[in-house]
Amino acid sequence: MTDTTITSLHGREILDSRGNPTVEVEIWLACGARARAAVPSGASTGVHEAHELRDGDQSRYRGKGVLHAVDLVNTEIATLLQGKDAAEQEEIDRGLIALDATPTRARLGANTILAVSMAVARGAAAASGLSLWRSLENPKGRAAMPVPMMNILNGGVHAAWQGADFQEYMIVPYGAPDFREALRYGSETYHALKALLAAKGYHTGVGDEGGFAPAVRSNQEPLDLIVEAIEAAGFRPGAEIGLALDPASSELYGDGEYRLKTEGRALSAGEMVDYYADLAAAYPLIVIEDGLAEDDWDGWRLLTETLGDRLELVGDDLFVTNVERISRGIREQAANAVLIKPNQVGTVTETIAAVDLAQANGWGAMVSHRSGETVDTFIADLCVALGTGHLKTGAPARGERVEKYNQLLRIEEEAHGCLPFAGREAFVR
Ligand SMILES: O=C(O)[C@@H](CO)OP(=O)(O)O
Ligand SMILES: [Mg+2]
Repeated sequence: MTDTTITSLHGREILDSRGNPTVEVEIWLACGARARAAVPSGASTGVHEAHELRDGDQSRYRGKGVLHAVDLVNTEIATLLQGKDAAEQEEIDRGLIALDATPTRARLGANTILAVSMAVARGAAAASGLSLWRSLENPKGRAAMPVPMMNILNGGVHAAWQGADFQEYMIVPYGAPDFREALRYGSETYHALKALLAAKGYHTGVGDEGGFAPAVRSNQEPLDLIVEAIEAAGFRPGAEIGLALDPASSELYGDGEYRLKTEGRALSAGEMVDYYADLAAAYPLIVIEDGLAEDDWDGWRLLTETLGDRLELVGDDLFVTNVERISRGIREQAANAVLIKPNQVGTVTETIAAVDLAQANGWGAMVSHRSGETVDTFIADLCVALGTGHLKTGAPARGERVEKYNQLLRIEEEAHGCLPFAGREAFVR
């Protein structure tokens, strides 16, 4: 038997893709296995997310930033985990949650806990000689290659509010025969979009997630540009490549209305639903994430009633990967899919529980990166293992985004054609 006892743990501060400090953790096991994990951080964070220990934090934990997180790993958490079995992920995660002892992970920080939890999962995989996705699959038999949701045009806070109010315009190559081809469809469309923007006199600088950030004049214009780019790249909009939106509308919301600065108007929830219905009628839209704000439950119910039979409606800020909020959403039929971000909740075990809950209720589960990323590829293995069918991890450009897609290429190769490609069926309708 391989000895998976944890012998030591080491935390360090590294930089994320925005140049901000973040947490990395390294782990050593008695059998000699060694593993490492690093955590990302969002910019359009939901108010209900678990608490992170970040630099510049304004809360009562102010001043307790990433160096404090690192210190916690190297002292309290190392003491807790030394001698524990890395193969017992749930027990370890329970121990971390108990050590934190706050409802929002405010004392240890969800980022601190997640880096440790992910390092433990990787350590256990390394000890068993299995790839991470196989080790996480823990023979449930649901593994599948995801459809990549590539964010090729950035707006909102990810583009310093210089263009579209909507934060993310994604292409979804669900008509490809496999993941490798899906990635090719996406990257060829990305290059076609760059050429098209340049030809129209737009600048081709990129936002936080690698998508272009042109100073468009409406939130609809990017959809026209992308459809044109898909055709210019030789693909069929709708048949081979669909579209997805993340307006990140909590960022647009205030005093009961949604402010579309680019269009110079403010809409009620009902008017936003009508706007989305018009877009869904005019474009091959398949997914809308965070179409309404994080506490606009009435708006969400109306959105789901109106478009839930045609589109996947994904709650990100609404659910924050939290099983209690997801359960409410299921009860109230407020959406039909959940965005899954491990750092919104803090441990691998809780992340898997959120996916299980969504899947058990026939809901979609869409694993996602954060806008501030590292080259860590944990989420690529996670979405394959859980068979979530789709992964959103930015543009097919910029190292920290591409590395996740490249990891999926490696997984597809390793599986020798044994993993089904999720395709269009992955999208709940
Ligand atoms: O809103 C989102 O879905 C994410 C990731 O794309 O952005 P952030 O990490 O800034 O919250
Ligand atoms: Mg979002």
